[in-house]
Amino acid sequence: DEWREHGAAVGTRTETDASGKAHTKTVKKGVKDFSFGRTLGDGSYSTVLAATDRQTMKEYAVKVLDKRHIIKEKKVKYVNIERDTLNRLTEHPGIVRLYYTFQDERSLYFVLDLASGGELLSTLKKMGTFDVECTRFYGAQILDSIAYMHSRGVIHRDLKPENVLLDRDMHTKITDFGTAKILPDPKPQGAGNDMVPGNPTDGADQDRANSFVGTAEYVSPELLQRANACKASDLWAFGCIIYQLLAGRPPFKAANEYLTFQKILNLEYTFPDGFPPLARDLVERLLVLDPANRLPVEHIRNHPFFEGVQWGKGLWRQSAPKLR
Ligand SMILES: O=C(O)C[C@H](Cc1nc2cc(Cl)cc(Cl)c2[nH]1)c1ccc(Cl)cc1
Repeated sequence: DEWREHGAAVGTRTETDASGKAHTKTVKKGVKDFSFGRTLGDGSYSTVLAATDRQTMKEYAVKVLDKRHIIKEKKVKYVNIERDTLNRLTEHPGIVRLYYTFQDERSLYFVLDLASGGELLSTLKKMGTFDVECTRFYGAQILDSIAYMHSRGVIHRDLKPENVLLDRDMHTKITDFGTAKILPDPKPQGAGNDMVPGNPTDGADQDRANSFVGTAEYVSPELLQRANACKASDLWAFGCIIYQLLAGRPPFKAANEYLTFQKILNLEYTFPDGFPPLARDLVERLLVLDPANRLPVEHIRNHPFFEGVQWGKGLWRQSAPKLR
């Protein structure tokens, strides 16, 4: 009988004392409840290990962060943002699910979905490029997850093929919410491009919102011009991802970050010969400098490139197309 409370699922255990009286204790999962296996990945602030829950034998990915390092590098805020964001995004198949968080004297632990298919980027590198059918399927799943995130007032701010994982059925799971932005309530309606209002009190937060930019190749022009992230910033990155799946490389890539930023601000990119025309039209409506003029989610869903896609539950039940 487990229940979820603030993202930390707690269990209860009943013990009987010497006189045979039963005592029910509420226990939080801890390191001892898991047997750790191979390292799945190493980040600058975390290591992700495969782990099995000793009681249920279920497999998870456990992200372990060193407390001292987190504090020294002033990343405490990011860790708590990641936990709070993941606790908000619990009802969607396209988002990595957070089951438990706990800590011991040295580390912090996120117990997450195990996405055994690895990163979408690795699969793309193996294939070179995706065909239209695969791009449509993976693009639709990523868009569906972005729509859900935005409906829950979360902007990811660092969407890229490395942050799209694949599960055992080759379905997508978006991860890495440490740099996400949670929009202030009231719960935002629909897929508007509301800019993130910065009020004077959250100066530090405001500053953080400005100081953070995502990964060079996917960062939107507004973020480079020190505006705030907005939902449309994720749709810019989505446009870059669609382009990259079909072309095998991102639209804006130069010898260094500064030159990449210049290309973005000058909208300096071209389509390779043979780039599918419907996909080209969609990308051209997303890679727009003014975030207010970018295609919003609902219009992307209805774009001809996604003609025939079954949105909603069907999208997540169907089997992934064969990568060829
Ligand atoms: O148990 C919870 O959910 C709340 C704690 C909050 C929390 N305790 C912390 C201690 C340190 Cl040293 C650093 C951070 Cl970022 C800390 N965040 C926590 C524990 C683990 C993780 Cl991964 C996130 C937050």
